[in-house]
Amino acid sequence: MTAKISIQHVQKSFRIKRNLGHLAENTQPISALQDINLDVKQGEFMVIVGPSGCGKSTLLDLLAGLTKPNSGQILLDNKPLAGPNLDRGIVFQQYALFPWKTTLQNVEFGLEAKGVGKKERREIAQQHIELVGLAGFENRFPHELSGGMKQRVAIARSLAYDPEVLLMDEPFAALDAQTRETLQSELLRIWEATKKTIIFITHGIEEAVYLGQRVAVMTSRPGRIKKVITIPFEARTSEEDLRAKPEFVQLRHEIWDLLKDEVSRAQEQEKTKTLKSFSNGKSTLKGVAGDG
Ligand SMILES: Nc1ncnc2c1ncn2[C@@H]1O[C@H](COP(=O)(O)OP(=O)(O)OP(=O)(O)O)[C@@H](O)[C@H]1O
Repeated sequence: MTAKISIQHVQKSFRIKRNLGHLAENTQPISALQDINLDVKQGEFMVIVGPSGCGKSTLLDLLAGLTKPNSGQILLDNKPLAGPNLDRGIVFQQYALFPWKTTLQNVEFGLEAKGVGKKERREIAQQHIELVGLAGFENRFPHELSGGMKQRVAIARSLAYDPEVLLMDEPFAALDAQTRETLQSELLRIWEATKKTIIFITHGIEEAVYLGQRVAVMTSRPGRIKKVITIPFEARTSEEDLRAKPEFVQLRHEIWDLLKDEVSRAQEQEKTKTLKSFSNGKSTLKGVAGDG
Protein backbone atom coordinates (compact mmCIF):
# COMPACT_ATOMS: atom_id res chain seq x y z
CA MET A 1 0.00 0.00 0.00
CA THR A 2 1.35 3.46 -0.82
CA ALA A 3 1.79 5.87 2.03
CA LYS A 4 -0.41 8.91 2.57
CA ILE A 5 2.64 10.83 3.74
CA SER A 6 6.13 9.66 2.96
CA ILE A 7 9.12 11.37 4.57
CA GLN A 8 12.21 10.35 2.64
CA HIS A 9 15.81 11.07 3.72
CA VAL A 10 14.84 14.47 5.06
CA GLN A 11 17.63 16.59 6.39
CA LYS A 12 17.31 20.10 7.78
CA SER A 13 19.90 22.44 9.19
CA PHE A 14 19.81 26.05 10.27
CA ARG A 15 22.48 28.69 10.00
CA ILE A 16 22.78 30.58 13.20
CA LYS A 17 24.68 33.80 13.67
CA ARG A 18 27.32 33.83 16.36
CA ASN A 19 28.22 37.21 17.63
CA LEU A 20 31.92 37.05 18.48
CA GLY A 21 32.13 40.68 19.47
CA HIS A 22 35.38 42.15 18.14
CA LEU A 23 35.68 39.40 15.49
CA ALA A 24 33.58 39.25 12.35
CA GLU A 25 30.16 37.66 12.84
CA ASN A 26 30.24 34.11 11.60
CA THR A 27 27.50 31.69 10.78
CA GLN A 28 27.56 28.10 11.74
CA PRO A 29 25.14 25.43 10.53
CA ILE A 30 23.21 23.47 13.15
CA SER A 31 21.88 20.15 12.03
CA ALA A 32 18.32 19.86 13.36
CA LEU A 33 17.16 16.76 11.46
CA GLN A 34 19.31 14.08 9.94
CA ASP A 35 18.00 11.55 7.46
CA ILE A 36 14.40 11.22 8.63
CA ASN A 37 12.47 8.37 6.99
CA LEU A 38 8.87 7.64 7.91
CA ASP A 39 5.77 6.49 6.05
CA VAL A 40 2.32 7.27 7.44
CA LYS A 41 -0.64 5.30 6.13
CA GLN A 42 -4.02 6.66 5.08
CA GLY A 43 -6.18 7.08 8.18
CA GLU A 44 -3.35 6.28 10.55
CA PHE A 45 -2.79 7.97 13.91
CA MET A 46 0.97 8.46 14.06
CA VAL A 47 2.61 9.98 17.12
CA ILE A 48 6.13 11.37 17.11
CA VAL A 49 7.81 11.60 20.49
CA GLY A 50 11.25 12.92 21.31
CA PRO A 51 13.31 14.93 23.80
CA SER A 52 13.24 18.70 23.89
CA GLY A 53 15.07 20.30 20.96
CA CYS A 54 15.30 17.09 18.90
CA GLY A 55 13.60 18.72 15.92
CA LYS A 56 9.93 17.73 16.36
CA SER A 57 8.59 21.19 15.52
CA THR A 58 11.09 21.50 12.69
CA LEU A 59 9.67 18.29 11.24
CA LEU A 60 6.12 19.54 11.65
CA ASP A 61 6.98 22.83 9.93
CA LEU A 62 8.38 20.80 7.02
CA LEU A 63 5.21 18.70 6.87
CA ALA A 64 3.12 21.86 6.94
CA GLY A 65 5.21 23.23 4.06
CA LEU A 66 6.25 26.27 6.10
CA THR A 67 9.92 25.42 5.47
CA LYS A 68 11.79 23.21 3.02
CA PRO A 69 14.26 20.40 3.70
CA ASN A 70 17.92 20.91 2.75
CA SER A 71 17.79 17.48 1.19
CA GLY A 72 15.32 14.64 0.88
CA GLN A 73 11.62 15.03 0.20
CA ILE A 74 8.14 14.70 1.66
CA LEU A 75 5.39 13.22 -0.48
CA LEU A 76 1.66 13.56 0.06
CA ASP A 77 -0.25 11.01 -2.03
CA ASN A 78 2.98 10.43 -3.94
CA LYS A 79 3.43 14.10 -4.86
CA PRO A 80 6.10 16.33 -3.37
CA LEU A 81 4.77 19.01 -1.03
CA ALA A 82 4.70 22.46 -2.51
CA GLY A 83 4.34 24.92 0.35
CA PRO A 84 1.46 25.30 2.80
CA ASN A 85 -1.93 24.15 1.56
CA LEU A 86 -5.41 23.45 2.87
CA ASP A 87 -4.79 19.74 2.24
CA ARG A 88 -3.03 19.85 5.63
CA GLY A 89 -4.68 21.21 8.77
CA ILE A 90 -2.48 22.34 11.65
CA VAL A 91 -3.21 22.60 15.36
CA PHE A 92 -0.49 24.25 17.44
CA GLN A 93 0.11 24.30 21.17
CA GLN A 94 -0.94 27.93 21.26
CA TYR A 95 -4.48 28.18 20.11
CA ALA A 96 -3.84 30.57 17.21
CA LEU A 97 -7.46 31.69 17.08
CA PHE A 98 -8.47 35.14 15.89
CA PRO A 99 -9.38 36.94 19.13
CA TRP A 100 -11.83 39.25 17.36
CA LYS A 101 -13.78 36.38 15.79
CA THR A 102 -16.39 34.21 17.50
CA THR A 103 -16.19 30.40 17.62
CA LEU A 104 -18.38 30.19 14.52
CA GLN A 105 -16.35 32.79 12.61
CA ASN A 106 -13.07 31.15 13.60
CA VAL A 107 -14.29 27.77 12.36
CA GLU A 108 -15.63 29.32 9.16
CA PHE A 109 -12.28 30.93 8.40
CA GLY A 110 -10.65 28.13 6.38
CA LEU A 111 -13.89 27.54 4.48
CA GLU A 112 -13.95 31.18 3.47
CA ALA A 113 -10.37 30.83 2.20
CA LYS A 114 -11.50 27.78 0.24
CA GLY A 115 -14.30 29.77 -1.41
CA VAL A 116 -17.23 27.89 0.16
CA GLY A 117 -20.48 29.90 -0.02
CA LYS A 118 -21.96 31.56 3.06
CA LYS A 119 -24.84 29.16 3.75
CA GLU A 120 -22.78 26.01 3.25
CA ARG A 121 -19.97 27.52 5.29
CA ARG A 122 -22.28 28.03 8.22
CA GLU A 123 -23.63 24.46 8.00
CA ILE A 124 -20.19 22.87 7.82
CA ALA A 125 -18.89 25.06 10.66
CA GLN A 126 -21.90 24.18 12.80
CA GLN A 127 -21.38 20.43 12.18
CA HIS A 128 -17.77 20.69 13.27
CA ILE A 129 -18.59 22.76 16.33
CA GLU A 130 -20.95 19.94 17.32
CA LEU A 131 -18.30 17.33 16.51
CA VAL A 132 -15.91 18.87 19.04
CA GLY A 133 -18.65 19.26 21.66
CA LEU A 134 -19.02 23.05 21.53
CA ALA A 135 -22.68 23.40 20.52
CA GLY A 136 -24.08 26.44 22.31
CA PHE A 137 -20.75 28.30 22.25
CA GLU A 138 -20.93 29.47 18.62
CA ASN A 139 -21.10 33.15 19.48
CA ARG A 140 -18.45 33.23 22.20
CA PHE A 141 -15.14 34.99 21.64
CA PRO A 142 -11.87 33.19 22.48
CA HIS A 143 -11.38 35.20 25.71
CA GLU A 144 -14.72 33.82 26.93
CA LEU A 145 -13.54 30.21 26.51
CA SER A 146 -11.30 27.97 28.64
CA GLY A 147 -7.99 26.67 27.25
CA GLY A 148 -9.55 23.28 26.47
CA MET A 149 -12.47 24.91 24.66
CA LYS A 150 -10.12 27.10 22.62
CA GLN A 151 -8.24 24.00 21.55
CA ARG A 152 -11.55 22.38 20.55
CA VAL A 153 -12.25 25.42 18.36
CA ALA A 154 -8.78 25.08 16.80
CA ILE A 155 -9.47 21.39 16.05
CA ALA A 156 -12.90 22.19 14.58
CA ARG A 157 -11.38 24.93 12.43
CA SER A 158 -8.69 22.61 11.09
CA LEU A 159 -11.13 19.81 10.33
CA ALA A 160 -13.87 21.99 8.82
CA TYR A 161 -12.06 22.56 5.54
CA ASP A 162 -11.60 18.81 5.23
CA PRO A 163 -7.82 18.46 5.05
CA GLU A 164 -6.22 15.20 3.97
CA VAL A 165 -3.95 15.18 7.00
CA LEU A 166 -4.18 16.77 10.43
CA LEU A 167 -0.84 17.92 11.86
CA MET A 168 -0.81 18.52 15.62
CA ASP A 169 2.14 20.09 17.43
CA GLU A 170 1.82 19.44 21.18
CA PRO A 171 -1.80 20.63 21.05
CA PHE A 172 -2.60 19.70 24.66
CA ALA A 173 0.69 20.63 26.32
CA ALA A 174 -0.60 23.90 27.75
CA LEU A 175 -3.71 22.34 29.31
CA ASP A 176 -4.20 21.03 32.83
CA ALA A 177 -4.01 17.26 33.29
CA GLN A 178 -7.76 16.61 33.49
CA THR A 179 -8.61 18.71 30.44
CA ARG A 180 -5.75 17.06 28.58
CA GLU A 181 -7.08 13.56 29.29
CA THR A 182 -10.60 14.57 28.26
CA LEU A 183 -9.35 16.08 25.01
CA GLN A 184 -7.19 13.04 24.29
CA SER A 185 -10.20 10.74 24.38
CA GLU A 186 -12.29 13.29 22.45
CA LEU A 187 -9.60 13.41 19.79
CA LEU A 188 -9.69 9.61 19.44
CA ARG A 189 -13.46 9.78 19.04
CA ILE A 190 -13.12 12.53 16.40
CA TRP A 191 -10.41 10.57 14.60
CA GLU A 192 -12.61 7.48 14.48
CA ALA A 193 -15.54 9.56 13.21
CA THR A 194 -13.58 11.41 10.53
CA LYS A 195 -10.99 8.74 9.57
CA LYS A 196 -8.38 11.46 9.09
CA THR A 197 -4.67 10.75 8.92
CA ILE A 198 -3.16 12.38 12.01
CA ILE A 199 0.46 13.19 12.79
CA PHE A 200 0.69 14.20 16.43
CA ILE A 201 3.81 15.52 18.11
CA THR A 202 4.36 15.29 21.83
CA HIS A 203 6.83 15.18 24.70
CA GLY A 204 4.50 12.91 26.65
CA ILE A 205 5.10 9.16 26.64
CA GLU A 206 1.73 8.36 28.17
CA GLU A 207 -0.02 10.60 25.64
CA ALA A 208 1.91 8.88 22.83
CA VAL A 209 0.91 5.36 23.91
CA TYR A 210 -2.69 6.39 24.53
CA LEU A 211 -3.19 8.10 21.17
CA GLY A 212 -0.87 6.49 18.67
CA GLN A 213 -1.43 3.43 16.53
CA ARG A 214 2.30 3.74 16.01
CA VAL A 215 4.79 5.84 17.95
CA ALA A 216 7.96 7.08 16.26
CA VAL A 217 10.66 7.74 18.84
CA MET A 218 13.23 10.38 17.88
CA THR A 219 16.84 10.71 18.96
CA SER A 220 18.28 13.89 20.46
CA ARG A 221 19.51 16.54 17.99
CA PRO A 222 20.21 15.99 15.17
CA GLY A 223 16.87 14.22 15.16
CA ARG A 224 16.53 10.81 13.55
CA ILE A 225 13.83 8.18 13.95
CA LYS A 226 15.27 5.78 16.51
CA LYS A 227 12.47 3.25 16.42
CA VAL A 228 8.81 2.96 15.47
CA ILE A 229 6.69 1.07 17.99
CA THR A 230 3.31 -0.41 17.11
CA ILE A 231 0.63 0.08 19.76
CA PRO A 232 -1.64 -2.91 19.39
CA PHE A 233 -4.84 -1.69 21.13
CA GLU A 234 -8.01 -2.37 19.20
CA ALA A 235 -10.94 -0.62 20.86
CA ARG A 236 -9.16 2.53 21.90
CA THR A 237 -12.27 4.56 22.61
CA SER A 238 -13.93 1.88 24.73
CA GLU A 239 -14.95 2.67 28.28
CA GLU A 240 -12.26 0.57 29.94
CA ASP A 241 -9.27 2.43 31.24
CA LEU A 242 -6.52 1.74 28.75
CA ARG A 243 -3.91 3.42 30.91
CA ALA A 244 -4.34 0.84 33.66
CA LYS A 245 -3.72 -2.15 31.40
CA PRO A 246 -0.44 -4.03 31.95
CA GLU A 247 0.27 -3.82 28.18
CA PHE A 248 -0.04 -0.04 28.38
CA VAL A 249 2.43 0.15 31.26
CA GLN A 250 4.78 -2.21 29.40
CA LEU A 251 4.71 -0.02 26.24
CA ARG A 252 5.29 3.10 28.31
CA HIS A 253 8.40 1.46 29.76
CA GLU A 254 9.60 0.37 26.36
CA ILE A 255 9.36 3.92 25.00
CA TRP A 256 10.96 5.42 28.10
CA ASP A 257 13.85 2.96 27.71
CA LEU A 258 14.37 4.22 24.16
CA LEU A 259 14.08 7.84 25.22
CA LYS A 260 16.00 8.16 28.44
CA ASP A 261 19.51 8.29 26.91
CA GLU A 262 18.24 10.77 24.34
CA VAL A 263 16.78 12.97 27.05
CA SER A 264 20.06 13.09 28.98
CA ARG A 265 21.97 13.78 25.77
CA ALA A 266 19.54 16.61 24.94
CA GLN A 267 20.04 18.04 28.44
CA GLU A 268 23.83 17.91 27.99
CA GLN A 269 23.49 19.73 24.64
CA GLU A 270 21.34 22.36 26.31
CA LYS A 271 23.98 22.88 29.04
CA THR A 272 26.78 23.19 26.47
CA LYS A 273 24.70 25.66 24.47
CA THR A 274 24.07 27.80 27.55
CA LEU A 275 27.78 27.74 28.50
CA LYS A 276 28.79 28.63 24.95
CA SER A 277 26.39 31.55 24.70
CA PHE A 278 27.59 32.69 28.12
CA SER A 279 31.24 32.66 27.01
CA ASN A 280 30.27 34.35 23.71
CA GLY A 281 28.48 36.98 25.76
CA LYS A 282 31.67 37.52 27.75
CA SER A 283 33.74 37.86 24.59
CA THR A 284 31.24 40.47 23.35
CA LEU A 285 31.61 42.38 26.60
CA LYS A 286 35.41 42.15 26.35
CA GLY A 287 35.19 43.37 22.75
CA VAL A 288 33.10 46.36 23.79
CA ALA A 289 35.43 47.15 26.69
CA GLY A 290 38.47 46.81 24.40
CA ASP A 291 36.95 49.32 22.00
CA GLY A 292 36.74 51.99 24.62
N1 LIG B 1 14.63 28.99 12.86
C1 LIG B 1 15.64 28.41 13.51
N2 LIG B 1 16.89 28.95 13.48
C2 LIG B 1 17.91 28.35 14.11
N3 LIG B 1 17.81 27.21 14.81
C3 LIG B 1 16.59 26.64 14.90
C4 LIG B 1 15.45 27.20 14.25
N4 LIG B 1 14.37 26.39 14.52
C5 LIG B 1 14.84 25.40 15.28
N5 LIG B 1 16.16 25.53 15.50
C6 LIG B 1 17.02 24.61 16.27
O1 LIG B 1 16.79 23.30 15.77
C7 LIG B 1 16.70 22.37 16.85
C8 LIG B 1 15.35 21.68 16.84
O2 LIG B 1 14.33 22.59 17.25
P1 LIG B 1 12.79 22.21 17.37
O3 LIG B 1 12.04 23.41 17.85
O4 LIG B 1 12.34 21.60 16.09
O5 LIG B 1 12.82 21.07 18.48
P2 LIG B 1 11.62 20.42 19.31
O6 LIG B 1 11.91 18.98 19.38
O7 LIG B 1 10.32 20.84 18.73
O8 LIG B 1 11.83 21.11 20.72
P3 LIG B 1 10.76 21.30 21.92
O9 LIG B 1 10.25 19.95 22.23
O10 LIG B 1 11.60 21.86 23.02
O11 LIG B 1 9.72 22.23 21.41
C9 LIG B 1 16.97 23.16 18.13
O12 LIG B 1 18.33 23.05 18.45
C10 LIG B 1 16.63 24.58 17.75
O13 LIG B 1 17.39 25.49 18.52
